[in-house]
Amino acid sequence: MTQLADLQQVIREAGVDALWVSTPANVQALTGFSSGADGKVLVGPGDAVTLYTDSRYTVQAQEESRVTVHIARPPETFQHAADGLKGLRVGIEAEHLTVAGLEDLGQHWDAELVPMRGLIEGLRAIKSPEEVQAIREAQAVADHVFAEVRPMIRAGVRELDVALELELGLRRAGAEVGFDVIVASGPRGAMPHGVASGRVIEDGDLVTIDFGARLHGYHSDMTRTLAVGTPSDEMRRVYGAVLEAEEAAIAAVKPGMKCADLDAVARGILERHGLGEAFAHSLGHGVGLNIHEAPGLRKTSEEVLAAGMVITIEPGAYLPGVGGVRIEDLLLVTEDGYEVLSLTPKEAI
Ligand SMILES: CSCC[C@H](N)C(=O)N1CCC[C@H]1C(=O)N[C@@H](C)C(=O)O
Repeated sequence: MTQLADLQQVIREAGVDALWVSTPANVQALTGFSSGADGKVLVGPGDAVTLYTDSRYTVQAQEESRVTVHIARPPETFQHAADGLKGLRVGIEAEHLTVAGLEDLGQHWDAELVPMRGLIEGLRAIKSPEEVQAIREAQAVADHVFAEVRPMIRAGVRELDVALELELGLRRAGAEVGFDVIVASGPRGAMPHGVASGRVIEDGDLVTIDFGARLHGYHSDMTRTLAVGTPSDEMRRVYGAVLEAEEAAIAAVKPGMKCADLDAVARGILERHGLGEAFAHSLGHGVGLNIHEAPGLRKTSEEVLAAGMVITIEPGAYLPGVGGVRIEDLLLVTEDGYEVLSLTPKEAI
């Protein structure tokens, strides 16, 4: 949960008098209100914090919100907020507010609208103990479901049916499906986001499975690549290289480590194996209310790891027309290094 006091300090440092929050995960982080459908927050001026939502969510907002709730629909929402904003500088979330949303605010507010990026996202990157617990529980559900479904992953079974069983398992355990389940077998493994298709798994395939639970609003994320029968020597070599990259990157996780440097650890190993071009995405990302959030573990990142961050380490190698491998773990960055939260074993290939 993002501390409002921290945000108020960040707002002051950013040189604005108030902040209009419209990104659903940021609204939830600040207030506890979990409906992504209609929730906006005005933080400031001063200590005032108001959640705006409409009358479909009156009861839910009363139950969930830690801040004052005002039930209204636009344009009344904007008119209500306008009263305290005359002549002030109000930050808006440049990465989320639409052009139409900006026009609406401009019409109703006699205030200077200041586009800002990543203010709340930066605070959200460090998880509270309660948030870590929610993610830990989400990952434990995913580990359990994976173990239940593992025996059915064999030749003759459709990718879709594997995905369906994973989804059912998550639902039965009281979790939601965190994102579209990726089951990419054989040549489809060359697609990093190869969501499950009707393809029937064949003997000799590698099968990449990437899925996560969402529990109490928080996500888990894990990928395993499994062998069905005996894969080709080439794909076994690729698997070994990706595993080496993953293990080296995990071992390098500690507070103070630059995210770009961590990406370079894995990328360097894959380059030495001739797979630099085949590593078609970033090394990992933060996980929380969103499946992808700060920090970004990529070449161009300027972020630095800190204790309390929950991140993925997920190098991969993708060979079009041949197949692919990805191995992903979910980690908590701790004061003295890391803790791996995803406990599903990696099978020998
Ligand atoms: C659609 S959610 C996918 C979750 C998955 N574990 C994941 O984050 N993946 C799969 C392969 C690449 C990676 C990803 O999407 N990374 C993003 C952050 C990137 O831009 O590299």
